[in-house]
Amino acid sequence: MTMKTDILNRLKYSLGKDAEHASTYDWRIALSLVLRDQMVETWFDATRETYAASPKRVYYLSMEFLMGRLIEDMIGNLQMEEAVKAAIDELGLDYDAIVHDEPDAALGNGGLGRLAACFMDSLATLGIPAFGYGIRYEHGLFEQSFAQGQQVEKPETWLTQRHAWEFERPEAQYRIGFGGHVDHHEGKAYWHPGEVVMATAYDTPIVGWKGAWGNTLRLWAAEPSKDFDLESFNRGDYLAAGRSEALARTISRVLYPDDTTESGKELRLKQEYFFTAASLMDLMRRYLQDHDDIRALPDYVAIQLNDTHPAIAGPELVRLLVDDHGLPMDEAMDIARRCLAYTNHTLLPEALERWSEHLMGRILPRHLEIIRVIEHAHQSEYPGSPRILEHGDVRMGELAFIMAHKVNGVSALHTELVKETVFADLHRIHPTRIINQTNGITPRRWLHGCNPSLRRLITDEIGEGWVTDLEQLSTLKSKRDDVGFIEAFTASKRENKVNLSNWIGETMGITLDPEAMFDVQIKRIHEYKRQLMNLLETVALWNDMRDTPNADWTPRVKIFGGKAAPGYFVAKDIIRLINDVAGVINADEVTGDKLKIVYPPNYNVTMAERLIPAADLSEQISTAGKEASGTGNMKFALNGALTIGTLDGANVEIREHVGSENFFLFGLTAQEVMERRTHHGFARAAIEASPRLQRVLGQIAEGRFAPHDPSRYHGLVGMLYDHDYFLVTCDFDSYFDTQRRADVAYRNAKNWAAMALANTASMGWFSSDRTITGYARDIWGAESVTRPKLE
Ligand SMILES: CCc1ccc([C@H](C)CC(=O)N[C@@H]2O[C@H](CO)[C@@H](O)[C@H](O)[C@H]2O)cc1
Repeated sequence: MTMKTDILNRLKYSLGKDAEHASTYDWRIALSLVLRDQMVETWFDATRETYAASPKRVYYLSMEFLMGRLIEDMIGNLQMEEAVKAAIDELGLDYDAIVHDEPDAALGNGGLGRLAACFMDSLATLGIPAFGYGIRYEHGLFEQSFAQGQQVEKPETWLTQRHAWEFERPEAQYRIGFGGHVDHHEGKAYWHPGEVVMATAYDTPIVGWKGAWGNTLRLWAAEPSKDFDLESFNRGDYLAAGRSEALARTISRVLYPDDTTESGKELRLKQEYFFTAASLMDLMRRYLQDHDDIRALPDYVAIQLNDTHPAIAGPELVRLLVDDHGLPMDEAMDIARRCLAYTNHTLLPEALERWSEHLMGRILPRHLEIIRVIEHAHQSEYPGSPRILEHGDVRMGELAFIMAHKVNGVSALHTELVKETVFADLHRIHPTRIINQTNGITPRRWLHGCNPSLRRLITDEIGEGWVTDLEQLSTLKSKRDDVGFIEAFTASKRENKVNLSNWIGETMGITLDPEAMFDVQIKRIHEYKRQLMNLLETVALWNDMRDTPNADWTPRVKIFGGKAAPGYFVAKDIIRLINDVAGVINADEVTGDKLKIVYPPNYNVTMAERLIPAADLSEQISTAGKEASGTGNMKFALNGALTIGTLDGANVEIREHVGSENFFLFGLTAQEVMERRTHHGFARAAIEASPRLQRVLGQIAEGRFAPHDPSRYHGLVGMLYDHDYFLVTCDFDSYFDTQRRADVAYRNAKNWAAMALANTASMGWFSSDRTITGYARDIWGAESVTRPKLE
């Protein structure tokens, strides 16, 4: 049976459509179902092999999985691109339209969620038996649009259409309790929840490269525990009839859109407990299928907590071991600790979760009891050590740390800062517990998938081994003086820039010059990521261009992308300012095509796949010490963009790998940042010392970019003068000068291409395969069931 016939059969028998009446959506679903059929074989084989080998399994618990679109990933990993494109051609259809008809699975905010998705691809490609556990949100991250330059949020609706990749698992259903009270009889505790919801599993197969192995992403949906309230209905009280159902479904209704500030909302805590408890019950059931000694659990189960969001897993696992399996408390705590490990992704104080004891006691009374026991045990063993319970709060970072056998940071610099700041005291008590695992990205999506022209060039040159052994890219270093190769490399970038220019033209009606330097900053909008500093530099450049329009300027396109948390008003102000400045500069005849600002709304994984291959310059300009790692930085460098950045997060390691001569470094170091903050009035001093910055701030403050509302940005500018916590003022001049260095470098196309190639060729280490190999070796003690023993 050919691919074409398979698709037509699925169209007919699964969608009840014939080719004549089929929509793009129908064709896309039909194709997806055909691909899913292929995956199921691999998936079943892997599951069977796992049960046969009974190896250690990895369980990755995350509130977020930012998967994006899956169709091209499946086509790539199953090596079916040619066959699919041929069938689509034969059917006279548009491949690009079909694969882009799939909505992003936007079940995440940013870095943390996307990292989890990259990890799932690497776990499957490395053949490590693993489950990803999360929540099947009905609504993922909100859809962003702009109204008069201001961000507007609309509910995301990925599930209003058929989700082709998932399998509902009604047999995997668990009762999740909340509230109620705890009785104690003869030393045993009995929790009587006041409310119960059902957690139902939905499985998405995750197949690795070449379909060598398949793992499962199991997402939980909340459903009512009791049936429809017919009585109320018959009484005509329809709202009451639907109340318990609506309440239950609320738990998996929507992703919280905050990515740095903990909400402290009761529903968020219920979401965290809901998926964590369902996941632990599920993995425990699976374990007890093959094993009857609960004490051996740590030999077969490794649980990774993706930040503190699933940290309730510590007390929950102890509860299951003590209340359900009758183990003594201290033994239960020890077994739990040997299963659990915790990854910290941020140092921002406002992002460290703390739940009020009151709320915890009301929602999870038994868990609060157990947290007190954990606290008491740790205090008695280490008197004076940091407390979990403090000022009426339950500190989830301390709980996760104390209940984990390993804690890791996500870049070398971040891990050092974790040891020196947030967990300094606990580090002193447990000096070997904190280790580093620098983040990585999957080269399948972030090179093979999103950059076909570069993929082809590399594969033609060195074969396809790089896809699963990215360090092989380093052999390309020898090509820096190969004129032919450099030309092809440059042509690939240009092709991507032309494609992007066409897309921007079609979607935003803005014409871009592919010759210009494409300077891209795409990430969540946050003050520490300093999109504002990028914009101030842009206005300063604009001023200089207007002052001397006939000078030999390097044309530049500034591309911004990113969402602000709905309640983060400073970030929303920054978005508005970017759009207001874009409106003025893009209409300016004096600077014309020399400078353009583009801010496409609704930045997501699919847009990143469009923008990154077309970038010349990657903006990684966070205040040093604030960006735990960054992963966008890795994606840009892998796709041949040069980085302008600070010594922050993984920028430090990227610069070490690509060479300082191939990286535009600027700004204060993390140490210098801390030191500069001690200087009173450091911002005013910096502004006084920079006429260029003064001029720009003056223009913004007087309403140059909002003539109808001149005081619109008084707050934002005032904040820079008086509360420049992220030192935009102090790094501005060095940032501006470094941008001018980039201008000059870009004019030497041959040399720029050589530097870009050095980046691509040096990014092998930043594959998430290397990262996962590190977790498996240093934290989980897990092995691949298929591939040879991991090095
Ligand atoms: C409680 C609200 C909340 C939600 C999400 C988060 C995440 C930890 C924020 C996040 O995505 N952090 C990013 O994680 C990436 C993956 O490790 C890093 O590369 C980024 O530097 C870090 O900002 C914090 C607080």
